[in-house]
Formats: sequence, C-alpha cells, structure tokens
Amino acid sequence: MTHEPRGTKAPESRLCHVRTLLHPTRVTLVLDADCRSNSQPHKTLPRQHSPSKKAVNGESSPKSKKRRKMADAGGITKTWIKKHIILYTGATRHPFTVRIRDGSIDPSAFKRWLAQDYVFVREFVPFVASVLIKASKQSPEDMEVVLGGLASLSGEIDWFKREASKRDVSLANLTVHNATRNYCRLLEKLTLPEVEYAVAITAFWAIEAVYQESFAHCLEDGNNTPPEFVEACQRWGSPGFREYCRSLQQIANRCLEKAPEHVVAAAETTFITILEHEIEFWNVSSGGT
Ligand SMILES: Cc1ncc(CNC=O)c(N)n1
Repeated sequence: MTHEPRGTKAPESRLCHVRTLLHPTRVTLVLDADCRSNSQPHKTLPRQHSPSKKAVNGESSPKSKKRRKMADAGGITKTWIKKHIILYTGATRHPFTVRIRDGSIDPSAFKRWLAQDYVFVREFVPFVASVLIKASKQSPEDMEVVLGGLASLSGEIDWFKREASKRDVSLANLTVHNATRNYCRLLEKLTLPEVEYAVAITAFWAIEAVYQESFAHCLEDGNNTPPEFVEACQRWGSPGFREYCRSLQQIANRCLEKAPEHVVAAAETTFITILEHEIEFWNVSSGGT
C-alpha cells in the first residue's frame, strides 16, 4: 500500500494544497469542506461526516450495491483514503516523520515521541485485546491476524523500555500530554463491547496503517534517516508490518461491505477521528508543548 495518489487527478491537486498547510513542525487541521478545523471540539465531528441515512440492511439498496462496487475496486477503506487524502497525508507525511527521513530530526523531539508513544502503546494493548474478542466471534482467520498483532505488542513494550534507557528517557512519572490523553480516551471508548466489530477493526487498521506508511517512507529510496533511528523505522516500516496492515485492511473492507449503513458511517467517522488524533500526537512530538 502506498500513500501516493492512486491514478486520479483530483488527489494530486489536493496534495499540493496539503503542502501549503504543513508548518515545519506542525500540521494544522484547517482543511477543506471534508475536514473540520481543530479549533472545534471533537464532539462536532461525527455528525458532519456521518452519512445521515438510517440503517439500511437491504442487500439490494443502491448504497450497498455502490459499496460492493467500491470493494471490487480495492475496498471501502481505499475510497476513504482518497476522500480524506488531506488528513491522511497530514498523518502519514507529518513533519515529525519527514524530518526523520531527511535527517533533520531534533533528537529531543524523538525522545518526546518515545515517551508519549510508550503511554499510548500500553493503552493500545487492551484496545487490541477487545478487537481480539470481537474477531474471535467472527472468524478464526481474523482472530489469528489480530492475535499476531496483540502478541507483538509484548516485544514492542520491551523495545520502548530498551530504547528509553538507551536514550536516557525516563518512563516513570512522565508527563502525559493532552494529545496523548485524548487519544488514549478514544481508545478506551473504542474498547467497549458495544462498539461494532467493523468499527473496531477499521480503527485498528487505521492506527497501524498511519505508522506503517509514516515509517516506511523513512526507509524508502532517497532517505537520509540517521542510523540511530533506523531501528524504530523498521519496527513499523518493514515489509512484514506492511503485510500485516494489508491483512487488517482486507478484514476491515470485508466487514464494511457487509455492514449496515449506520455502521459504515460510524467506521468512516472513526477513521477520520483517528487521523486527527495521529496528527495531534505527532504535533506534540515535534512541538514539545
Ligand atoms: C500513536 C500511535 N499510533 C500507532 C502506533 C502503531 N501501533 C502500535 O504500535 C503507535 N505505536 N502509536
């Protein structure tokens, strides 16, 4: 999966627009009609992005036919990436990771990220566990993919501890930034049993995909990533992690194809919300506020 515009003209011109929005260290969420300003409280988001139709279960409804067509073309999630390409690019080409790639990253920004992401990943574990429970009720194949993701988090937590001690970053009594706290709160909400599997798996895919695309870019041709950051990039930018993200995306696409309209709408809203939280999270690392 690449983030590049997928052969259409529109995303290309919108990408140019993105660049004008990128500050050297922050991405400000002031966007087009599809995206709300970050000065707005979060609660305003769902309505704006939710297709307002009530649940339509009928397999033969025009909407579900349209969704099947989308799925043939690469899945609903792919259409959402295109539709929300400004936000998606803001999350996957953030100045923080772009600076890792070009070698201009401030090591203290990396340390800030490391500590905050340790907090995030600890909170991510119960979320993934909740997805595992939902997946286990759906399909043995899904369960195995999610279980693989959950299992790898144990090694990931160890990696954060090792990395922190190497870089003299204390993981005890650290200040949890607002963006981290807000993101953890979102994870907690998504952990609830009443959150539909299709929504939860879409969220899971989106969270992993942002890191995959961001760090894979740091390893792609033309990079100038300092050797001390290569290991971090490989953790999420490796071909293996890409394959795992693809599997999650396929599961999400399959669930969304079958889901009633209101669930698809909730999943799309969640996708957008995650991109926003990822951007805010990167902003904390770059800005140090
Ligand atoms: C903020 C954030 N988003 C995604 C990931 C990647 N998933 C697990 O490691 C992460 N570590 N942190």
